[in-house]
Amino acid sequence: MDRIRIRGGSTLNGTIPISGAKNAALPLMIAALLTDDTLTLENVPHLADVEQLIRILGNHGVDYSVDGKRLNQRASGGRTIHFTARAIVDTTAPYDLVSKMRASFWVIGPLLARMGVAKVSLPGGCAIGTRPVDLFIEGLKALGTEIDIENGYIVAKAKDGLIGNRYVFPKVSVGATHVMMMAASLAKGETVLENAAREPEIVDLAACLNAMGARIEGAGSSTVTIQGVPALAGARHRVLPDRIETGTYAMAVAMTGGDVTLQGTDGRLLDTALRALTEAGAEVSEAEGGIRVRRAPGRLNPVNVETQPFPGFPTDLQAQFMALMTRSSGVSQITETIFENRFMHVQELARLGARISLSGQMARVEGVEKLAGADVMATDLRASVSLVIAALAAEGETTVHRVYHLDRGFERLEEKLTACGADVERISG
Ligand SMILES: CC(=O)N[C@H]1[C@@H](OP(=O)(O)OP(=O)(O)OC[C@H]2O[C@@H](n3ccc(=O)[nH]c3=O)[C@H](O)[C@@H]2O)O[C@H](CO)[C@@H](O)[C@@H]1O
Ligand SMILES: C=C(OP(=O)(O)O)C(=O)O
Repeated sequence: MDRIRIRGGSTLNGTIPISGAKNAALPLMIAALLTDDTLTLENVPHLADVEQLIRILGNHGVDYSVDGKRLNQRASGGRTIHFTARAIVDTTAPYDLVSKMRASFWVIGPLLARMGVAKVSLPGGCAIGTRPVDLFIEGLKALGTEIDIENGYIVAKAKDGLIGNRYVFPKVSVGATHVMMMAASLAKGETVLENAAREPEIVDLAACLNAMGARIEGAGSSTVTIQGVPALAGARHRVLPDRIETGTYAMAVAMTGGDVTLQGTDGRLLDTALRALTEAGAEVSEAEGGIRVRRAPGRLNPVNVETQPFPGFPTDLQAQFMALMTRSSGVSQITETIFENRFMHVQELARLGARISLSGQMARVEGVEKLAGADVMATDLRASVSLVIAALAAEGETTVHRVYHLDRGFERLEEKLTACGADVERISG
């Protein structure tokens, strides 16, 4: 199993290219199931989750090519991939594929919309909470689907096709909003989704679906209206920049001090997080084609944050911000409101010398003078990168174990950090 070894103490200086967003690429790839034509996606990141989804889509009959080549080569970021689902050969998404990644469950929407039937294993994904699928079930039922749960599978049938309806999400869900938009695009009549998620990845999916011939309005607001169409066509779409990767590297610079330009991203995708960073003492400014983050060495200001659906502070940056606050000059409070078990990084940060106490969904982080290197274990995707951020500022050497979590969502992390002066190396095996 690969590990990452980090010798802390260097500042970060230079340029980091930001990849296409994992959380946009995954639903966009799934949208390829909605048409027998080719969907071409540009700026697709090279990540374990993307490769896994390619396998899952292949099981349903989706063929792909990467700029004319197959995928089994070490490709760098920004790939263009063509996906074609000429025919759906299997409407079952089996346990062994779906259990590895939460987003793969989302194939339920397109399979049902195109084929009138889908059998999808209950999903897996990061162990950050119970992560039920009740909103998907209720939402798809509202579109006329019959749903049974059999032996760990959701069996969904809409024999006469999906029928548009009004559905009010009782809770904001990114995944359920993606699925309902995809399903409703091929339903008969109008669907109105209320209390929809407003994340930039929702807007990106809606733009791609519209380019394929869908009629979606309001994506990015809490009311999304979809006029169903009989069929969708192919399209070409560029995956939006990864706002979580952007925020992660911005926090790494704030942690170590230095001056880094994050290239190919857009600060408007993560306003709230960048505001928190500025409050903490980093200087964030627009740069040609990206953003620039600077910080003079020294302690950070303590800042309280609470995770919220977009446009609030993203839960996917909570662990990284906590790592940053371990070096503040006071006490900060970090409240997690989205997932009930997303504090697995706390005990690992403690191995590096962090002082954090938990009370329910709130972490109290008392900044310390110094962190010291240690062996630590990645427990989930964003938790693992929070350990990297802490290790960059720790004295001595840190080894992060189980970095397969990291590979799900960070493309060429060692390379990007090393290019800016960090001492980071991957140890294979
Ligand atoms: C691949 C991807 O894009 N993953 C992101 C997506 O996950 P994901 O789409 O799984 O997250 P959701 O927005 O659905 O989850 C938000 C909350 O709603 C709950 N819920 C969700 C569905 C449901 O049927 N019932 C229910 O109770 C969840 O348990 C959670 O407490 O949004 C999360 C919240 O921004 C991010 O942390 C993930 O990185
Ligand atoms: C939690 C995440 O991913 P997933 O929803 O795929 O588990 C994430 O991207 O931080």
